[in-house]
Amino acid sequence: MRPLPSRPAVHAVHRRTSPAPPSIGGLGQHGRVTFGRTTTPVVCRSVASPAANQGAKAVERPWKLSDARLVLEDGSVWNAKSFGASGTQVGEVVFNTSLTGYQEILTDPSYAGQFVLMTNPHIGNTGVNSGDEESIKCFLGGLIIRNLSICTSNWRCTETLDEYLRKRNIMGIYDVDTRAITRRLREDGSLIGVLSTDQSLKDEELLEMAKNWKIVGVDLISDVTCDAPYEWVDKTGSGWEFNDNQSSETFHVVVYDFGVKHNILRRLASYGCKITVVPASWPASDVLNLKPDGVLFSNGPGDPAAVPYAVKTVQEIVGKVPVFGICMGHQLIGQALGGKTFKMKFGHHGGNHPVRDNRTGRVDISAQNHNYAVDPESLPEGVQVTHINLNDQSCAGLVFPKMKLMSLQYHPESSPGPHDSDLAFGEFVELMKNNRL
Ligand SMILES: NC(=O)CC[C@H](N)C(=O)O
Repeated sequence: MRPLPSRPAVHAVHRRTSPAPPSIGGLGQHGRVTFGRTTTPVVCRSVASPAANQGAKAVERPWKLSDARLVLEDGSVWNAKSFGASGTQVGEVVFNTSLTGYQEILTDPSYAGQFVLMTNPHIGNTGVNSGDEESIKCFLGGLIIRNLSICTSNWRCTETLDEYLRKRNIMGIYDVDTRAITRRLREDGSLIGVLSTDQSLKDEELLEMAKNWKIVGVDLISDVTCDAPYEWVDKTGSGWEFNDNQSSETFHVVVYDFGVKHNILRRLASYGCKITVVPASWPASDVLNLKPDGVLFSNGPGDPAAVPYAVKTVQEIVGKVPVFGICMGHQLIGQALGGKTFKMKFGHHGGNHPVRDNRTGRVDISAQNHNYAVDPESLPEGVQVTHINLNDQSCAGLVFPKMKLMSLQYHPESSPGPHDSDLAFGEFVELMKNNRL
């Protein structure tokens, strides 16, 4: 790996030691293969065809050559350059359309088992900082980007993205045609892939790994949840707070940690809640014994149908105290009510999804990250679909007044993303307040 120069802590411009690769538009190092079903030249090859870089190693070049491959389960091989950790890693490739917030995305536990491909072609320019972490570590499989910024410049920056990923043992690749991969995922749906910097592994071996790996039906929550209950007190920092309409009353909220993002906890704390976080497998009876004002079921990775223990817990709590489900929490509530969840073609990942609140007609631009959704037709009578994703009309939110229940398929805490839906935390506080009366 490239050694990096030592650098001051902030206001720093970090330069990587290798000169900038001729990245944008530089297709010269890639094979150009025309696939049967499209006439567009794509910058990848199929497993059977030789690597475009073969023989190039003998020539001294002032820029880094492709040293990594992404092999997708459809047999396509994408040459790329590595950053962060090296090795071999398997995961499901999803694309994220957020323009900013790569650090929050990297630390969102809901990406466990997935490679995040950023459609924004320029990543890394603000580096990383200690304040933008959404969990204690990166759980995702790896990061796929078009162009890695050659320098970082931001007053909060403490580290480059390359250093950060390397320390956390997360693989990254750049100089790969992210637009072509995104188009493929949009056409064919999410694909399993293998990232590798290991030249001793043949394309065929990586393809086998991709084909033999499964994410559907796997419990990923148990890998990301906390080990023991804890109290959370941090609010949104005063410099970042944007909403002063918060409750003067205090409500005790128990949060089920299915992979909770810290900004959910910060927003609840800012709304005046006292917060106890419990592990995913914590018994419902112990939670109810705490006599909380409300329970929040958090976001989390993977297939909601693969965690029946969590569905059972939700069933035991719903109807007894006000509840709020976010993303995975929303899907588990859907299942707990007897509804069905299904896997979407390529999911929703980004900070620019329009969502309409059917009760008011208000449209929010929302942050989203999910591959599964609740089938509204499968829900029992009395459950109302409150929110619709306007891109594909899928179910984005529910209420069940009889059960004092509300849930959203997207992320009112954003981080990253627009703050439009922050009001949902206020709605949850109202639900708890009305339950006290
Ligand atoms: N952000 C989340 O909670 C993701 C929910 C679920 N894992 C999905 O992909 O649909």
